Amino acid sequence: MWGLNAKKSEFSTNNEAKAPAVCLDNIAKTYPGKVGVHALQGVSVSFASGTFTAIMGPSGSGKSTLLHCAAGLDQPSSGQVKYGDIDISRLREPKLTKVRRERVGFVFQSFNLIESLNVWQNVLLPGRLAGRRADKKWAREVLERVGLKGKENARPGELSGGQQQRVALARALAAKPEVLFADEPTGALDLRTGIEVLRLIRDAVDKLGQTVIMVTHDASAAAWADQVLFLADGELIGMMQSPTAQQISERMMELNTR
Ligand SMILES: Nc1ncnc2c1ncn2[C@@H]1O[C@H](COP(=O)(O)OP(=O)(O)OP(=O)(O)O)[C@@H](O)[C@H]1O
Repeated sequence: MWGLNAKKSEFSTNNEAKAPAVCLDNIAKTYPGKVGVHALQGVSVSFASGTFTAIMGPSGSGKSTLLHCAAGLDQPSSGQVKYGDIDISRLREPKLTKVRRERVGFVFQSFNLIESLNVWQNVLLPGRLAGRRADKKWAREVLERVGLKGKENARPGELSGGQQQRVALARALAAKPEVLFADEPTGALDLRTGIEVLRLIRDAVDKLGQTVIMVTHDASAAAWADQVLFLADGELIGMMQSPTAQQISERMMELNTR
């Protein structure tokens, strides 16, 4: 069953057939300073393997912080982040990097492409770093589907922002990570390319069984997900399963006027 557990802010995207790929248990994140910022508090959620989850919420509600903590790029101040049996919030380098390389892909707003490598080399890099044999056929298909066929030899600096974002997505998907974290992956794209990118993410979930966790401000992008989680003031305050863009927009309007 999908749904909200009894404890406040404790959500599960599990159904009976699917084990969790990522579990956050009572995560809090406080940024130090004169007045400490409580970016996340009491967040418990598990993301079922082979599902697509969108995370939405007003600006400053903690979406990126949640994504960074879940991806092992930032450490929560308290609480656990588990990938299967591994508690990554307790791992130190180089073990943490190893787990990330083997299991996780990222598409962030800053694309982090390597300028000295061309598009093709950038796309194959994560698999190489993880010591996996490249599936070049899949990498070619991914590049074609994000509309970058013919750009394999270009350097990132020769591409537009939207094209660079698509290289970052192709790079993440080509490595077939178990879990893909995406922060606004369609933010810089025109409508048509954005839809193709979402279709590709959907296929990665439905055909390859990947787990995708995506932060977005766009209700129509979120409507491609299996479920949408809503954050406000650092707390998870709701979940919708298979909502329409209209339903998501209405919920966001409520949150923005809280
Ligand atoms: N490195 C940091 N140092 C101090 N405060 C931070 C830091 N990063 C984020 N914050 C604060 O934590 C809170 C949550 O930020 P976060 O970026 O996670 O929100 P968000 O929902 O992703 O916002 P947006 O939609 O605007 O990108 C905000 O109040 C933000 O100012």
